[in-house]
Amino acid sequence: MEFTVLTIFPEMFPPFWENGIIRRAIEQGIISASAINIRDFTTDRHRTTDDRPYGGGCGMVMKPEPLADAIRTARANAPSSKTVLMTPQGRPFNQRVAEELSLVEGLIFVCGRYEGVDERICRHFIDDEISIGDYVLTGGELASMIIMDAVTRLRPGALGGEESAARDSFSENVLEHAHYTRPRNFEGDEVPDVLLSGNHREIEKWRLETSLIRTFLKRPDLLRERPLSPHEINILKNWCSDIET
Ligand SMILES: O=C(NCc1ccc(CNCc2ncc[nH]2)cc1)c1csc2nc[nH]c(=O)c12
Repeated sequence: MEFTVLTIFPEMFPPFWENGIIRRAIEQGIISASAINIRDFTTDRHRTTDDRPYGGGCGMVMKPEPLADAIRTARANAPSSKTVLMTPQGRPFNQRVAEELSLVEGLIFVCGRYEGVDERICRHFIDDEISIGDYVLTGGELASMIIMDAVTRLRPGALGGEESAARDSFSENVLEHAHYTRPRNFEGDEVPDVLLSGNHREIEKWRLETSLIRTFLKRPDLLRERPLSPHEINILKNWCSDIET
């Protein structure tokens, strides 16, 4: 999987690529990553990448020529890549989109600044438009890192053995159970006995129940995305009746 980022702030990216699972995935050849400075594709003395909007109004718009030349270069270097424009107007990013993107050969991220990019770029050079949420950022760079992060961990081999198992248990619609590690008693708060029992059936039962209950309490919206099984409904009923008594 090849990541290419088009940005006017390429220096934001090496620190992101030099740590943790991303760094290991690069070292193992699972992914490759590079940043292209859009400013290198300007032709004027001031290396201008933005200009005032036609129709007036505040803010600046990213010029189409430097972006088009940068995208052409990126595509020449990574031919079977999908060109993704990072924009507040894009389709909302989520785990399903991460899984979809993790299957392509390469991704070219166009990171806008200012008020956005010239519409001719959106019309003729972009394959997909993605937003990472309904809040306004100062640019698309952090959004592209979030996508690279979520997509990398889905690539085969990116997560070590134990982590990948953990990932498999992650089903989209429930929050994870509580996690504990040593010491057993931390400032007077003890780890639940069941987790020390070595009884894996009971431990799995406790983990499923606590996942369901904390999803019900913190993110009931997730539970509406798929029907609860009779067993799961029972767990919630028992828990509710326990708190009623
Ligand atoms: O480039 C990005 N943002 C920079 C930016 C900021 C403002 C405007 C112009 N105003 C738009 C607006 N919409 C609602 C209110 N104001 C355009 C572009 C960006 C890329 S992905 C993403 N995902 C979530 N949020 C984001 O901002 C982004």
